[in-house]
Amino acid sequence: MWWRVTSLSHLVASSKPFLLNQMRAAYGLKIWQAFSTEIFKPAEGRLSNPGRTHQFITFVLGGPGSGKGTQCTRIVETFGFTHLSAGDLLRKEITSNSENGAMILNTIKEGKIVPSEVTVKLIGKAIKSSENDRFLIDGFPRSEENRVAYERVVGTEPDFVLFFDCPEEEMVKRVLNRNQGRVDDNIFTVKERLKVFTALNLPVIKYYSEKGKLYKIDATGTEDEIFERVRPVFAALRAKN
Ligand SMILES: Nc1ncnc2c1ncn2[C@@H]1O[C@H](COP(=O)(O)OP(=O)(O)O)[C@@H](O)[C@H]1O
Ligand SMILES: O=c1ccn([C@@H]2O[C@H](COP(=O)(O)OP(=O)(O)O)[C@@H](O)[C@H]2O)c(=O)[nH]1
Ligand SMILES: [Mg+2]
Repeated sequence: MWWRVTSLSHLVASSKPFLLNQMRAAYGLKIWQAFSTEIFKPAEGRLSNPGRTHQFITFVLGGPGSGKGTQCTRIVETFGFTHLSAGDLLRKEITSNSENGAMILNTIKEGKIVPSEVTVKLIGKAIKSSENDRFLIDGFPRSEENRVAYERVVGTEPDFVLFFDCPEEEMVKRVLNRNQGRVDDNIFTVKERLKVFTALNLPVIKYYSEKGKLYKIDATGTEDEIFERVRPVFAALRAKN
């Protein structure tokens, strides 16, 4: 499959030859330095609050139940990012009786994707109202249309993209055991969500892989084991900035 990383480096899924060459030269611990030199440059953003020159944006992607939210919590605790879950922002809209609440609820129940303008607006508002300049945007963009809409509004690409790669069987098991009272945590919706993930979200992951921005994490094992795969990525970032 296109997102499988090369045997050279199990760390980065990238098709950028210069990046791979750098990693070849720097194989071992120095991979992190080479990698961070290329991609850990904070982007200028139109959403910046006055006085701020840039924000560091990480998209966190993966199928339903792959552990995005769980690992984001760990990253926040250790590295001081602000966690913006697109799903949580949408669920808040439902409970706050906003004009889009009913539409969002139906879309989530069906396992489909909420129109980009709604989600991008919520994410933009959350970024603007935060004092932080480092964000994990969890569960977005879910489609190429989402991605393009975000870039149009925000004016930048993310600095890098984490992808939690998890077998479908494991994702289904986790979702069905999630026990948070979510309307979409049932076998019918999760099956639909997996189809939507393959059809619409994998192309986004492929896009960032081809841009050399994708960082693939094996999302099997315990939460601790997975976080030990995530930790070096952010440790390298902290060392750099
Ligand atoms: N490594 C893991 N092993 C087993 N269960 C996990 C693991 N990581 C997360 N979970 C559990 O799986 C469910 C889905 O995790 P979550 O972080 O909500 O995933 P996502 O946000 O990708 O849907 C939650 O109940 C969570 O506690
Ligand atoms: O950018 C987004 C994020 C979420 N959703 C909707 O919200 C649901 C739940 O998303 P969430 O990220 O909370 O689910 P998770 O992957 O964490 O299980 C998705 O299936 C979609 O219906 C959406 O439409 N756009
Ligand atoms: Mg989640």
